[in-house]
Amino acid sequence: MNPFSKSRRESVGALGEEKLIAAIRRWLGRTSPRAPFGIGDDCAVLAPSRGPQLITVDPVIYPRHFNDHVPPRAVGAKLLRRNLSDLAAMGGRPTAAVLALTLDARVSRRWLEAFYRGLAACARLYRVPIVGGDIAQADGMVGASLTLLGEATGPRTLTRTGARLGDAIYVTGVLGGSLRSGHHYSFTPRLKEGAWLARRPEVRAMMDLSDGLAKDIHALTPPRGVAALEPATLPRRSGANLRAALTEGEDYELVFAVAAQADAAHFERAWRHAFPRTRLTRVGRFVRVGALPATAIDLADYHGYEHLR
Ligand SMILES: Nc1ncnc2c1ncn2[C@@H]1O[C@H](COP(=O)(O)OP(=O)(O)OP(=O)(O)O)[C@@H](O)[C@H]1O
Ligand SMILES: Cc1ncc(C[n+]2csc(CCOP(=O)(O)O)c2C)c(N)n1
Ligand SMILES: [Mg+2]
Repeated sequence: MNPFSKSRRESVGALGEEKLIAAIRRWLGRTSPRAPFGIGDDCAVLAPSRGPQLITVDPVIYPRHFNDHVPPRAVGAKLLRRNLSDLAAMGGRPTAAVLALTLDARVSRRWLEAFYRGLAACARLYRVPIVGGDIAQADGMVGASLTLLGEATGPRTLTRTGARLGDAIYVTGVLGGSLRSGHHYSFTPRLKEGAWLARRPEVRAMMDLSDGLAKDIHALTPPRGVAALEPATLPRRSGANLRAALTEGEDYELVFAVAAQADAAHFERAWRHAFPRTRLTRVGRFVRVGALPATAIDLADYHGYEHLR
């Protein structure tokens, strides 16, 4: 569905900011607590947290992250899922979210209602209260940015730093073909898997894959190291070739390093027991710069997704 309305009556401009906020409260229903704990005051008031908090922000912008082929309900769900994927990458769980809308006055009310109903359904599923937001007008824009707050699920928050030379590289799920298959809006963020991995001492570092493994893996690579990815092992979505799996992005899978000394067979058995339906693949290891095996992928030949280029 196209987010712009042909009829002025059906546009958000005919409603105005105040009535739109009242409508948004209705659309969100129980996912929005009462003020001052939810929508309605200058800030939302949150309960003190038990431990360290996590915070992340990501938008969906037309036509960068969705187009007319993506149902508006799915756009709302994608916005929350993208942020949940970042929380999953550190072994966290969500606690609250705020959402900033940037809209052209010609945006369709029907489109926006479906967007919010999709977001609300996803927020109920993952128990994320939507505690506030903002509306600003910008000609030609249809965008929403969600800030997600969370907390660690256990004693450890996994970061991108900590992998060492020799460590094995694992990915969850399959890669590539996200846009073509609709995975980019229908995926399930790996929250359970991320929480489980953060409790495993042999897992040294982790991140989620949004811009393509070829680009994102650099953030996990230890100093003086390089990722030796074995092309035959890469788990590809059906129809995706090696380049697609490495560069297309929006996989929203987890990539992580397992200590070289760890018992890999034991770790993989424990994974299969915990997540019998989530594919786990060892795709290579970190080696010293200059020691890349002849069979490994030369990452200089592949580029992931980069904004502003
Ligand atoms: N405009 C900005 N201002 C401040 N920090 C930023 C900005 N953009 C990105 N960062 C920070 O840079 C780091 C890397 O950001 P990046 O967006 O690449 O993360 P990512 O998880 O790979 O992306 P995404 O979740 O959007 O796919 C993060 O710590 C992020 O908070
Ligand atoms: C209509 C349309 N065109 C292209 C794409 C592909 N795409 C958009 S953003 C992105 C990288 C991650 O974004 P970010 O870095 O903002 O997290 C990718 C792979 C899409 N989903 N929809
Ligand atoms: Mg991320």
